[in-house]
Amino acid sequence: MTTWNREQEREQKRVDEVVQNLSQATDHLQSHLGGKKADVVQIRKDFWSDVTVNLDDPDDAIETAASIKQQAELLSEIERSHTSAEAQFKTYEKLKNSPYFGRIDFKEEGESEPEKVYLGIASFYDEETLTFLVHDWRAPISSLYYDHSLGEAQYRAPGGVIQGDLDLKRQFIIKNAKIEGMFDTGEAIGDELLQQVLGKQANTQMKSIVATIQKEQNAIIRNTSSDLLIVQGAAGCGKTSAALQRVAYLLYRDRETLQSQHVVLFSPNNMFNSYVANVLPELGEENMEQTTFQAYINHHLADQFLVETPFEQMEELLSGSSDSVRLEGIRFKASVDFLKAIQKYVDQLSVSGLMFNDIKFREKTVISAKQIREFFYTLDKNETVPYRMKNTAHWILEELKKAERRERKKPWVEKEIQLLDQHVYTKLYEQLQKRNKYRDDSFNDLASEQKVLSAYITRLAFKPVREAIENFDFLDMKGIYAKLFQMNQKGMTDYRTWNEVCKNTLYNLKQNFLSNEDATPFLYLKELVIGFQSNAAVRHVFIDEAQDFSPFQFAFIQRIFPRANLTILGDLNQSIYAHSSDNSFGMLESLLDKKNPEIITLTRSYRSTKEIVEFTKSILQDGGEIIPFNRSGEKPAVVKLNDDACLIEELESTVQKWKNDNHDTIAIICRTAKESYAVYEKMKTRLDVKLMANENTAFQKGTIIIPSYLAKGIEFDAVAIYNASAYQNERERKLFYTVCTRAMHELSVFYIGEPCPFIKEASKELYEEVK
Ligand SMILES: Nc1ncnc2c1ncn2[C@@H]1O[C@H](COP(=O)(O)OP(=O)(O)OP(=O)(O)O)[C@@H](O)[C@H]1O
Repeated sequence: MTTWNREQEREQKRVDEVVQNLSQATDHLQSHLGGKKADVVQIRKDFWSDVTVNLDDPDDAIETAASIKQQAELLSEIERSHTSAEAQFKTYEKLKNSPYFGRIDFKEEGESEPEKVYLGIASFYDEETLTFLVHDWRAPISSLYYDHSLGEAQYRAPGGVIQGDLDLKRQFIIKNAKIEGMFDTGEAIGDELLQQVLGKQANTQMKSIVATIQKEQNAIIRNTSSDLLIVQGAAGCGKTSAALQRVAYLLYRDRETLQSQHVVLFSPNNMFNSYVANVLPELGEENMEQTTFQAYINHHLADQFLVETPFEQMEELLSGSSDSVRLEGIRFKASVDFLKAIQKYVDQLSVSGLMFNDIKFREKTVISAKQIREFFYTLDKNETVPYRMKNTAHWILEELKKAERRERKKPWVEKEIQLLDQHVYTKLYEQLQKRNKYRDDSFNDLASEQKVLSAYITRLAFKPVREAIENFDFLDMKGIYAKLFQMNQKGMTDYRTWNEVCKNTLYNLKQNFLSNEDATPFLYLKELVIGFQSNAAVRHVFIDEAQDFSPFQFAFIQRIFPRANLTILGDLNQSIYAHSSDNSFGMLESLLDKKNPEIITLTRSYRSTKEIVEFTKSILQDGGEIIPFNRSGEKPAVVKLNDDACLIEELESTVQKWKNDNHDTIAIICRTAKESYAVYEKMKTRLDVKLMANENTAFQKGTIIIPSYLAKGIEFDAVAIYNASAYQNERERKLFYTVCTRAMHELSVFYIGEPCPFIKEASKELYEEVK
């Protein structure tokens, strides 16, 4: 037996011991959990028998309230402890299968023996020996594993920096409590394990990368010094992965104060949300709040407008039915210039120009727009617009109360009383009786009865009006926004184009259609006028695929979450929307006024084989910075076909071959949803294919047909680009790059006639030409 084999045996023995300890711990937890559950059930059952309810006099009532409070606290304490024991049980169950993935031997300065530290997804403490059998990968000492090669090393502990020597670094692949692979490495994280991990098949759920986090990724994950962390990184360099492990790290580090609901992730679409939803639970953490910017917009505007989604906008732009005016409009409406123009406009509105709607009840004006305007502008101009607007709403509500009282005597109220449902009548009576208004069994006092009923009827009838006022519907927001398009704007130097943009915008508003480019500025303006509905509880906001956010949207998010640190991750080479921030993320530092902003650039790409990365980076005009991870595969194929029928034929045989090669996730990426539908119709009789043309479809295994813009952020074992000839416009270079970079192991690009110019520019050595 070699020394290495003996070492492996020793390590397996340790795994066995740890797993045995874990089994004891889970047995213990299970009985404890059973007991806790029984306690909860019992307390719930006995809740009222264990409290003495006595409301005879005020002292007794206070005592009763205290007794209920005590009982409720006891119950919630037991429930809390049950939930945390349950979470620990689940984590230990995971550790039983694979207790750890790494080991480091670290000799602290001044110590004679190195400490052996085993790293897993969570820590496991042995009460008997009072030692950690497994250290959490997020513990301070664990950073040594990610950051250092053998030799001198140090890590930052709560009490200061600890110096020492790293004597050993070992990686394990453990499955079902058996060591399947074990490597010693001098590198920060050796390539061997990474090779194995990256060579595997893609999944419909993203995986955690804790065993193989790279040093530069670790710097993102553990960054706690900046309130604004910007990560620019090539396709496949692990931005999303780093973001998710960072959430897990923060939840661990600040576990006393930070809960998953204090962390929000903005992602590009719902499909992506479901793709990443498993990473944190896999690491034993609860998922953060996941959302999309569009969901926020819809929540606030979809009642009032038909709101265009970014995908609908994209589809229109790609189909070529939009003109250059729209493109100009999109760019301008997403720009800092327009943001500033809106801020300035609100300053002017503070003095004059706000527009209001008449408040009507039963088609008659109760409070006119003029009255509201006059009231608003009599308020102290030193106060902010939102503050005055809230005062105005308050005043309107008071005026409304008067109008409501006047209304009670009107004939329509009497009519409504006659029609009052018996059931409502009885309910009303019971309520009144409860309030001790009547002592007898009926509304025996006719006048009072009439009073109560008419008050009830008018209150009910005024309810929608009151709600509309609470919603600030008395503001003519459409009119206020429209006025912006009746003025000249700096930043739009071409007046003819600007006039066209104005004309189109006003037309859309009239139709109650809010185009995608108008939605954010419209809402921003509205919130500047009525006050932002901010959420101060959220402490960390992550924005993935941030290149698709406009400066406007960043400014917006900053306002909604005023206390949150921002982690912004994106790749400017994947800016696919017309409004995208394609220049640089640098402007964010001045736009978002945050402490210690930091920009980290990632250049090493892990997703795709070396051959695919070399090819895809040649699509870019400036892709030189991207470094592929050293994993080899076939060169991408660029396949020329005579017509669509041949293309479908060839596509079928390519996909079939990939299936035979056991690729589980195969994507046929089309340029648009329209094209995706057409290809699906042609392919569905030939192959088992699924159409994913809508962001609400869950990501599925097998062969899928998907439009370009929905494929962003996700990855597939093999990718076929359907008809690359269609990507002709220079604007679509980045879109083409984005779709090609979705491939992990295989990439085939099909075209009819002429390939797109970006392929023509690539060196022929980088791909296999098939004619
Ligand atoms: N350190 C790592 N260890 C193992 N796998 C990694 C590592 N970093 C990245 N990967 C893998 O590389 C692939 C790409 O990662 P990810 O999706 O996070 O990249 P990205 O930068 O967000 O990509 P894109 O911008 O193209 O959407 C994933 O399969 C991920 O698991």
